[in-house]
Amino acid sequence: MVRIMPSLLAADFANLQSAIESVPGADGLHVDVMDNHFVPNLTLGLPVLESIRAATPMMLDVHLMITDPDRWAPAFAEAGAESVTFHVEAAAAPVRLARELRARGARASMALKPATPIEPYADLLPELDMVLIMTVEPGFGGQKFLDLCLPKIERTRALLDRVGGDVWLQVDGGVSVETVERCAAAGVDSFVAGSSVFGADDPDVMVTELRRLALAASA
Ligand SMILES: O=C(CO)[C@H](O)[C@H](O)COP(=O)(O)O
Ligand SMILES: [Fe+2]
Repeated sequence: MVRIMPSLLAADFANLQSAIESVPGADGLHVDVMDNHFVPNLTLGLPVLESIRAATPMMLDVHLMITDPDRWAPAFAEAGAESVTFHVEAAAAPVRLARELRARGARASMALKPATPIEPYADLLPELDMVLIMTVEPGFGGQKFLDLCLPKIERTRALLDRVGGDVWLQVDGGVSVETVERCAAAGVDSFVAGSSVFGADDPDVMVTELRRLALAASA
């Protein structure tokens, strides 16, 4: 199973509706929330997420790059996001937070920056529905994929296989036709792609192409 989730960060924020409609074949829409504290960039918050929710039945995959996810993440679940990702570097109580997200009907997901190891968080995995391994430093779209993240992706895949269940493994940052196969071969099943999708002549064709390459390369 492979999921392709275009990141609206690379879309025209004045034309989100048409961006959403340009990727009908996607498995979900990735929404990047940045607070200019956890990362040096500012994007959108709850009101915009609520408008996106009202505009589409597609799965909403919210990626919170904010300093206080313990306080804010549950509200994104209540606003109708099917998946809410918090950064473990920012969460004060990740187990409690994951349980609060699940209690609100959302998938609970934990993100790691490129230099954050997975091993200290291995015991948290049964509390989660997805692990997001950042393959760029969070904050901006259009950055170059960091190959140094691949060993961590492989180690995370091995840990998830040991835990069992249906915990998704996602990558975000620099995912394109150049890099998607390496990620799939390392065990990734969920791919965020911003500039490669919305920078393509036909975003939906790119979604199909990324899925084809990932499926072919999946272990
Ligand atoms: O979380 C993010 C940045 O922090 C974005 O989701 C990510 O960068 C997607 O953009 P691109 O595919 O262009 O790298
Ligand atoms: Fe993201």
